[in-house]
Amino acid sequence: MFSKRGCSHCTFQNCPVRPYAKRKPNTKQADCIYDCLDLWLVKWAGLLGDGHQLHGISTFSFQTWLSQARQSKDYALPNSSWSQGMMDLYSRFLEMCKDGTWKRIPSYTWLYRSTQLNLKKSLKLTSEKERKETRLFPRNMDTEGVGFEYAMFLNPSEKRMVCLFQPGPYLEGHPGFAHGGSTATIIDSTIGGCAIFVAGRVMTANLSINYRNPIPLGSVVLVDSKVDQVEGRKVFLSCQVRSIDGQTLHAEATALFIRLDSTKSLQQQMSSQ
Ligand SMILES: CCCCCCCCCCCC(=O)SCCNC(=O)CCNC(=O)[C@H](O)C(C)(C)COP(=O)(O)OP(=O)(O)OC[C@H]1O[C@@H](n2cnc3c(N)ncnc32)[C@H](O)[C@@H]1OP(=O)(O)O
Repeated sequence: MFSKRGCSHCTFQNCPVRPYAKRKPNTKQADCIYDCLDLWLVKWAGLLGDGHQLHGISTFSFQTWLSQARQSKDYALPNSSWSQGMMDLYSRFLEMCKDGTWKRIPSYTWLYRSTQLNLKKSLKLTSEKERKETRLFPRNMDTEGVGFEYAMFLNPSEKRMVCLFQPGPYLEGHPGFAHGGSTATIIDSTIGGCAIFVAGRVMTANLSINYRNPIPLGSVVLVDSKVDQVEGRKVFLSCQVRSIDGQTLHAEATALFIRLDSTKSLQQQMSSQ
């Protein structure tokens, strides 16, 4: 479908945008692909409808390719929008991954890809076609830095999930501060991720948040969640959102998740692998 020579800058074998590729110094391969795609989209995709041909590449095929590329991109890797504070915290947790205590959780536009749970047999999953048209809510913006920039780390033995969160300008509520709904989203996602890894497929039944101090846009906060108790299908969790230095408590929350099926938890799966 696309040139097999690939992009000379990012070396991606099927990159359709080689002529427009401009690699920033030290840019990782995945970032370079998306820089290329942005350029390409701005230049052409907005001008052409489905089925038009461009240098022999139909935009329909391109959109399919783009959709697949987005689904396979790990959005929880550092990008140029991450502040030094975010990078430092990320490096600190990566360091703690070395002895296996913590695990970095990749992040895709489809939830169950991030969990790497083998749920296909037990779940009535959406079809590939439907999935191309849906996206995990906190991963709904492609432009780096404008929305939810986050990376999660799991500590299986402590049943704890932390999320490094840097809210961008499109999450504004009161001027200069993150909207409370975006804070609720990142809390729900972190707590939810924790519950999924411990208990399998769950849904939020209750989420109670106390907002203590507003979160400045562009700042970095640590969302720290843990499972407190599991009673049958009920998973009780709690969470705190703090500044990196730990001095400011931005929010605290408690939540109840209900397990939807008897799927083995990822923790069990991981230990049996
Ligand atoms: C890693 C990747 C990173 C990325 C991670 C990203 C993670 C994304 C996470 C997103 C999570 C969401 O947004 S989820 C979307 C928001 N949530 C929803 O839409 C859920 C809507 N609600 C429901 O579908 C349902 O009510 C359920 C599934 C929650 C429960 O229904 P059910 O399965 O029929 O269970 P049901 O019999 O009603 O209840 C079971 C038991 O729980 C109790 N129970 C049920 N609801 C409640 C409640 N709100 N408060 C107290 N208790 C409750 C019942 O009394 C009962 O207790 P007893 O009698 O047994 O004692």
